[in-house]
Amino acid sequence: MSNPEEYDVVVLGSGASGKLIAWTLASKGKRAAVVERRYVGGSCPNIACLPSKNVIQSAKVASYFRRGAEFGIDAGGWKVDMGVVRDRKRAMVDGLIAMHLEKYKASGAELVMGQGRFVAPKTIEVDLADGGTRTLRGAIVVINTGTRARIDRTPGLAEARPLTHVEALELDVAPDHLLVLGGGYVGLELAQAFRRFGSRVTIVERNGALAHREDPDVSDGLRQLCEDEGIEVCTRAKITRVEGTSGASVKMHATRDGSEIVVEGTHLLAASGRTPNTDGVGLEHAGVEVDGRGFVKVDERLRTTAAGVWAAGDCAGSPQFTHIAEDDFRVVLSDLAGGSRTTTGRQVPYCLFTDPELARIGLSETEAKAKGIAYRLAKIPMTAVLRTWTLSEPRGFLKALVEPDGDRILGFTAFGAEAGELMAVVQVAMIAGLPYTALRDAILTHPTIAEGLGPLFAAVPAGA
Ligand SMILES: Cc1cc2nc3c(=O)[nH]c(=O)nc-3n(C[C@H](O)[C@H](O)[C@H](O)COP(=O)(O)OP(=O)(O)OC[C@H]3O[C@@H](n4cnc5c(N)ncnc54)[C@H](O)[C@@H]3O)c2cc1C
Ligand SMILES: NC(=O)c1ccc[n+]([C@@H]2O[C@H](COP(=O)([O-])OP(=O)(O)OC[C@H]3O[C@@H](n4cnc5c(N)ncnc54)[C@H](O)[C@@H]3O)[C@@H](O)[C@H]2O)c1
Repeated sequence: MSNPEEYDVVVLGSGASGKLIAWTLASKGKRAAVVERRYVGGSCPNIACLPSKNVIQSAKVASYFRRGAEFGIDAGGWKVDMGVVRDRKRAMVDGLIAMHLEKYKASGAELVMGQGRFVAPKTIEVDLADGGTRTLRGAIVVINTGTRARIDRTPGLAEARPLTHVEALELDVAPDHLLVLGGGYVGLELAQAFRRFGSRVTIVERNGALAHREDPDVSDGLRQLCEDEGIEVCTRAKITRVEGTSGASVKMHATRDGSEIVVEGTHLLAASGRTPNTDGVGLEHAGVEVDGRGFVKVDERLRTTAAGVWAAGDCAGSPQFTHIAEDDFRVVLSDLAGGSRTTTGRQVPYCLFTDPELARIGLSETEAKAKGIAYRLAKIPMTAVLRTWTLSEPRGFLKALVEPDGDRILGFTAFGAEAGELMAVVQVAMIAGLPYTALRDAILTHPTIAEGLGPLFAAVPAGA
């Protein structure tokens, strides 16, 4: 090991948490370095959240063209040009990278491009992207290496060279028939997008429902949405083997309710969960332990088993969302400053960017029942929100769980137009500890989607 260069803080992986830690400490005069093998700014701006939402927006435009006649617009002989879809996304990513590089410059944090791995406690050797090696030692080290698409051991799956979100977002031709392995977040968002670009799409999911952790009315609504858009949905499918190669011809063999089935397509997208990027990074040389699934073991302040080493974001087993990885940054920063912020009991809002969106914060009915928590339920169809009539977007519903013997909001789910934006209104009320009656009685602008919170909370049954 060459003589290490000494830093106040070294971050391995430039994801949502790590870059914020480095920028913040560097701008306070600390010597900070971030080691990144490929993606300046991590997954979110390069290959995950933002590029997928960019491509999903193109798909939404395609859906409007398809529905043109309904709105009185004759779109004529329109067609999708996936090359331009991709170029629009690439241009956005380039802009985001430039924005990140500017932040590094402004803060004084150093970005070291290369593959890093621990060679000793708090010491990381980097195989530099442009050749050579460097060894960096941090008084503080933060591991922020993220996750990658899981390719499980199903016979033939790896050999089929499935697309992941990374390659799918780079396609310049829509697949003839895309098979989507997994009916969760990545699967649902990209299935709908590619269907709208003109692909035949089949989702194959092992559970009995799409987005199976959600309440049954949510999963059913998502299934109906898929079916209405012409996406084939095959649930309860236990995949036994895969044959062929994605990009040419692929067959997935599965058993379903005791019968053998075969699903055949031209491309395969692996969207069946994530594997933490904690293998091959020398954690064993640093005293950093991982759990049975490979996530770094951390406490509620994101401290690892090694003194002076924190882990944050997806690789630390935090809920896999960018806003949570960003909150992990606040937890680590607080711990460094002797503060009390922890991950315990924090809010985890999320939004599935199907069209319409599914957004949720707090308890679902399923979770409340499993935990034995009593609640009052209010539920209204999106058609009760008059704005949806102007948009011709009647699909979905709003529901809220309120405590039975008080007025606190326990949970909120929106499946419908602008669900993600609407959820933030309820979230703020929950943060402020407002009674649900404050939203019920608020004067909300007509006709907005948020106006629907009035009828929703008016539908809360009388308390005990
Ligand atoms: C298709 C898709 C869409 C998504 N959409 C959303 C969304 O809309 N909203 C949302 O909140 N979340 C979304 N997510 C989840 C979100 O992207 C992740 O939760 C988030 O990016 C995790 O951030 P992180 O900081 O943990 O890691 P990452 O952002 O993944 O950063 C880790 C970085 O570490 C680098 N790295 C790894 N190992 C090494 C090494 N040995 N040496 C050097 N560098 C290394 C990687 O290259 C990577 O850049 C989506 C995920 C996917 C896959
Ligand atoms: N809008 C967003 O915020 C957003 C978007 C995309 C991803 N993400 C994050 O990324 C994470 C990973 O997304 P994901 O879609 O890869 O995982 P996921 O956990 O959301 O869904 C994976 C699905 O694949 C199924 N599955 C797994 N193995 C299977 C098999 N062998 N056969 C059939 N089905 C199988 C699972 O039952 C599950 O339904 C999400 O959990 C989420 O936290 C967030």
